[in-house]
Formats: sequence, structure tokens, C-alpha cells
Amino acid sequence: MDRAGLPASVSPAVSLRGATMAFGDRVLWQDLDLDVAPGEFVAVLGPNGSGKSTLLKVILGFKELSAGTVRIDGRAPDLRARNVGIIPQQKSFAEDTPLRARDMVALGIDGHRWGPRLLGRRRLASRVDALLEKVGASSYADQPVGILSGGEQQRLRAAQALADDPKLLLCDEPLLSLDLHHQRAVSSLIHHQACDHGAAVLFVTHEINPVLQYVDRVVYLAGGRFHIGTVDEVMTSEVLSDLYDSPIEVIRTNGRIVVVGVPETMEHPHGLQTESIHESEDNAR
Ligand SMILES: Nc1ncnc2c1ncn2[C@@H]1O[C@H](COP(=O)(O)OP(=O)(O)OP(=O)(O)O)[C@@H](O)[C@H]1O
Repeated sequence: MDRAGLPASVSPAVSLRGATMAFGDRVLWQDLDLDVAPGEFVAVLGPNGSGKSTLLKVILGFKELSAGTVRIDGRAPDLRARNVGIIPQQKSFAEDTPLRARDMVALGIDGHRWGPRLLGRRRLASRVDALLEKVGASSYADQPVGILSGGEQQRLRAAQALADDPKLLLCDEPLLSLDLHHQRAVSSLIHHQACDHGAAVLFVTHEINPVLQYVDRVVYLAGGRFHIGTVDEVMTSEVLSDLYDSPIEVIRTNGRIVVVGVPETMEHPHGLQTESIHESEDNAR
């Protein structure tokens, strides 16, 4: 194993070295070393504002590190890179968005290409139909996306991200708004992309239980620090109490993990609580 957690013979899909992200004197995480292997499913956990989405944005090339390096398949992040699927954090479409559900999924296949489509119209349509079926969206395939519920829209985002057979899949709370049945369908699809198609998966979530059976490693971010390891290594009372700097109890029951005692909000060095930062961001939009 190297220091970032992979056997030396495996070439990482994502590699971070000494990665540090700070805004002024507010450090989200620092000196993060992480290699994610093809086919590996990594859950990224942590409280609001700990820098989970920011980590995905760095890997995508949307944000630059304050220090350290990030490599995607050995290269610098490139926003135009093919083979990267993204399930973004949920935001609703405006009601009058002029796009049908099936068009949104099709954009995942040919939306980023200029010129003639690589797939013929019939093959494109049948691939889109198969994806819609897998996420349970066939019944609303021809509906405008703007009138769909949050969970229905979220299932389309998952189908779109998987449409082009990505080798790197970045998921930002992909199960948000989904009922239990569709949580299972979408997390199993993402797992399938990892284990059968060799995609490296980074899966940001507040709730590890729906994906517990799929997770190879956890990156837990909290209070400007992090801990990386298997579920058994990270999800312990000792590790979480250390990260939160407060007594936490991790209980395993009926194949689930229950974390008791997480502080309701974590104070940040600039004195604001995460909740109020997000509120003021939303108000500013
Ligand atoms: N450009 C910026 N300048 C200052 N602070 C920023 C900037 N971008 C992000 N932040 C702050 O960094 C923190 C981490 O944001 P991020 O969205 O990564 O958190 P998160 O862990 O994904 O949280 P959540 O669980 O609420 O989605 C937030 O408190 C945010 O306000």
C-alpha cells in the first residue's frame, strides 16, 4: 500500500497529494493524500460546510486547491474531460424549463459533443429508454422536467450521469429526496458502474446506511480535519469523537450504523455556523 491507501501496482483514477483547501484563515481540509482506484466506491461524509462538495469541485476542475496537487487519470482536472459523470447537488428546475425528461437523459450521452451524434437516433433512443427504466422514470419520460417532483428530477440526474459510461462518477448527495425504493435502485446502479464498468466513485452523503454494503472506503471531513479508511476503521466512537472534538457514540445495530451525539452545528473559525452561511448564500441568489 502507498500512503494514500492503494496497492502500488494500481494506477489511481483520482490522486490528491498534500491537498489543502482554505478560504482566508478558514481551512476546510489540509494535507489530504488520497488515491481512488478504478472500481472503488468512496463515501465522503461530514457535517454541513466541512468541504465535501468543494472536494468534488476540485476534482472536477471547478475550484483550485490552495496547496497540493490533484490528478485525474494522471492529468490535471479538465472541465471538458469525457468519461466523467456528475450527479450535482439537488437544485430544482424552473417550472417552465423547456426540456422533457428523456431529453435531459440524452444530454448525458451527446450533450457535450458538437457536430454529428455518435449514436444513431434509434440507438440513442433505446439507450435513453433503458436508463429511464433503470431509474424508474419511464412513466414520465415525456413530461417537462420543471413539473416533476424533487425525487423524480433526482432520478433523471442519476440516469444522465450514467448515460455515457463514465469512468469517474462524482455524486453530490444523489439520494436526496428519494424514497427507500428509489434510493436502493439509484445506489445499486452507481455500484454497478463501479464494480462492472470500473468507475471510480466519490459519493458525498450525510447518510451512509443506504450505501453501506457498497462502500470500500470513507473520507470523513470535520472541523478542518479528516480521517480516511474502511468503514470499520473510520466509523468508530474513537475516530468521530476525535474529529468532532466532542464525545460521539457509534452504534452498530441490525446492519446499520447509528451515530449519536454529533453536535448540531459546528462553529467555523470565522464565527458563523454552516446553516446560516448557506441561508445567506441562498438569499443572495
Ligand atoms: N469562494 C468561497 N469563499 C469563501 N467560503 C467558501 C467559498 N466556497 C465555499 N466556501 C465555504 O466552504 C464551506 C464548505 O462548502 P461545501 O459546499 O464544500 O460544504 P459541504 O461539506 O458540501 O456542506 P453541505 O453538507 O452543507 O452540502 C462552506 O461553509 C462554504 O461557505
